[in-house]
Amino acid sequence: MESTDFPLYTTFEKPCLKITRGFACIYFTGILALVFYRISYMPREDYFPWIMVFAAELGFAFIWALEQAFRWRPVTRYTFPERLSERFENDLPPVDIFICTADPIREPPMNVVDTVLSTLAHDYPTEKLSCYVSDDGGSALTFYALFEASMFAKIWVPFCHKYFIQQRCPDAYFSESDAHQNKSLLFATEWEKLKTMYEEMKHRINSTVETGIVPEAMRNRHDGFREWSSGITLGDHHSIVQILLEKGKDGGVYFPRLVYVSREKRPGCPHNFKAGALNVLIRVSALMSNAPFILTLDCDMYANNCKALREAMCFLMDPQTGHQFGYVQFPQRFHGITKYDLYANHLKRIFDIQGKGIDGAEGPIYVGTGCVHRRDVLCGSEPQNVIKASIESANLEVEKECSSEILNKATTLASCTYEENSLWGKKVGIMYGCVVEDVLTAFTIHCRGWKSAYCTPQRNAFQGRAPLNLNDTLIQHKRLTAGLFEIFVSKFCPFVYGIGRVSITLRMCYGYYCLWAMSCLHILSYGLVPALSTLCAISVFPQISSPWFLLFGFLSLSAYAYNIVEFVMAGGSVKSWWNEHRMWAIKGTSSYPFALIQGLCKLMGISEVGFEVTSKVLDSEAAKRYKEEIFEFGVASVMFIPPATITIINFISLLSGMTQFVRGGYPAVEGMFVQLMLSSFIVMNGFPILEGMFMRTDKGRMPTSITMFSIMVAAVACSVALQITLY
Ligand SMILES: O=c1ccn([C@@H]2O[C@H](COP(=O)(O)OP(=O)(O)O[C@H]3O[C@H](CO)[C@@H](O)[C@H](O)[C@H]3O)[C@@H](O)[C@H]2O)c(=O)[nH]1
Ligand SMILES: [Mn+2]
Repeated sequence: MESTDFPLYTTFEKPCLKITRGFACIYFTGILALVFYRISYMPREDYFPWIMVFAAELGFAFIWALEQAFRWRPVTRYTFPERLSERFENDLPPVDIFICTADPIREPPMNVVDTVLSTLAHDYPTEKLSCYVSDDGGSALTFYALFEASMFAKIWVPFCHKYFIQQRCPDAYFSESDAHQNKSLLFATEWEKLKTMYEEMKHRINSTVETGIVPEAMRNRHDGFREWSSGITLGDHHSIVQILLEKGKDGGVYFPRLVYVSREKRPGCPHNFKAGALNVLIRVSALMSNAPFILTLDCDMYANNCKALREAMCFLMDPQTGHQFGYVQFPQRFHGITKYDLYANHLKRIFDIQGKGIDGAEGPIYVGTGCVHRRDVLCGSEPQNVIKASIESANLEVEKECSSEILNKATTLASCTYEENSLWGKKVGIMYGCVVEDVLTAFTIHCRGWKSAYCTPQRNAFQGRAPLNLNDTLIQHKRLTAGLFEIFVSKFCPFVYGIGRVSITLRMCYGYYCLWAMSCLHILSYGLVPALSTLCAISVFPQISSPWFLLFGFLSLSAYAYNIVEFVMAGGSVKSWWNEHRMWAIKGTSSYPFALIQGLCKLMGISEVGFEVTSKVLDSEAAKRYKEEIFEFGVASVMFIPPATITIINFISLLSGMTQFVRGGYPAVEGMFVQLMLSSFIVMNGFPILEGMFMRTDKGRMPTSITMFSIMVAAVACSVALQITLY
């Protein structure tokens, strides 16, 4: 093999596949035995709870079966960036970077600035980078912050290149305590100067955001501020495209281009949330730089590894197989999360376990951020037949300076009528009609025959912020789940769409996620029915003395053991698994059912599913509790009611079990043993909820209204159950 033909990456299958597949077979036999038991031992009387529990078990079994798709062939990939440099250093392709922001309050402009700077300073030929920021908030504050960033970039970018800085997000870099130690005097002086400049800029931006008004003196420094002279409101404004940093050569250094885009918004004109924003950027960038590759980032995700783009190119430019990859996805990584990850926001299962599993099929799902696409792929092309975007101007000369004529054209491309009667959002660009535009887009890309690659460099490529309290986490997952449900009930439902075009494994993986909303049915049923049955002295599980008891023991314990081992092998701890499990239960009884209701409402045309932007800020007391890993309830959110109610009901059923034991001795509870175990487990796992309701006094405790309401619902549920059995 010529050295130029060496692959730029390799793929390893996870070892022990025989063991995991063998276990799956045994477990499957166990499930069949359970079905046999449930059917043949169905009671004559009081069979309703039995059927409910059976149905729930079938639900769990189905999800389990889908989950095997992730376990079938997990792979890990390694890249060779040195080979890439050797072969392609001078031919690295241009990349357009898209950054989305939507709200200067929930998404502080300073975060956007850090994200932008971290990418402008990327270790990649500077003249090949262009960065486009989409501001759906249409905010002068964000524009101002970016204007500051553009000036700071002129010093920051050369500094990073000159000293080969690894951490190119200034905020993260300057908080590294040892960055300037043991370095030359020259470096130390420059470092000091830059740090001061950065702190001053940060102070200016934050105080401007606080007052909400950009100072007159600043507004005179860039023509772009004039766009805001005619009173702009969030949902009603013209399109704004402004160039903040021109790609020119400045004192021997090239700068990447930085462009601010705020698309037109008009009342009554659907803007399709983030998908709409990205499609505008696809068009505007086609006009200005038209790079063949596009990196999408959220404003809360900075580049943590300055070689991330090179890592991605190792797949996309691989001489043998590169042409088949439509995109390269990096796992979403988060910083600032507490040690045991109280709210399971690392999404470890998704990104460290399932991500590798799906990579063994056609490849990972696009998750909206930290992903490098081929432009052609986003423009609807197929691997065999790469078509150009349907933008008349795409063939404009690329390197030319952005004249006012180009800017004018760009504002037209960002207008809200541009997409009327076009294929945008249907065949071209990011797909519309679903709040998880990313998953839907990924699925259609896979179905067009593209593969994708999962790139997991040692040093996290991109790092972002996760929600910092329970309510935000639940709302975020509600949106995600509702979006996935939208896919499930659309024509792109993975159980019916793409047959013959993608592997069954891949469709199972997508199907697994799309069923999150539905899975609340069996989670709720398992959380409620056995507990209520205990209360009514009805047994829905075998007695300890029965051999069938062993079957239940095997099915539950081995599934848990498998889960824990998988989690720990992916680098988690047992305690964070326990937290993850709790969050699974809470989401399953809160985010999922609410998402299901929302999804059904949309189906019936009652209401739309909205994109609620998650907040990335926290007050100081709450921040303290967060650090101590104490659950944050605080707000009176309906999201808390179902998990709180279920925990209370299980607690009551435990008490009732104990009373029955005291009154009737062991025989009275013999048939209830599994139910009591299950209830104890639910109460143990949900203990922070009970604590929040009955034992805490701080501001983060469960609001009294929610506690009262949950107690009421629990009381009603218990008495209804008792009434039914009495008659
Ligand atoms: O109308 C909108 C709404 C949102 N956004 C941007 O979308 C991004 C994601 O929003 P965020 O509130 O941070 O949601 P997350 O729950 O963090 O988003 C996850 O889920 C989304 C939907 O699947 C993906 O698009 C994201 O990349 C992924 O991080 C942010 O940069 C927003 O600025 C817009 O540009 N316009
Ligand atoms: Mn986010």
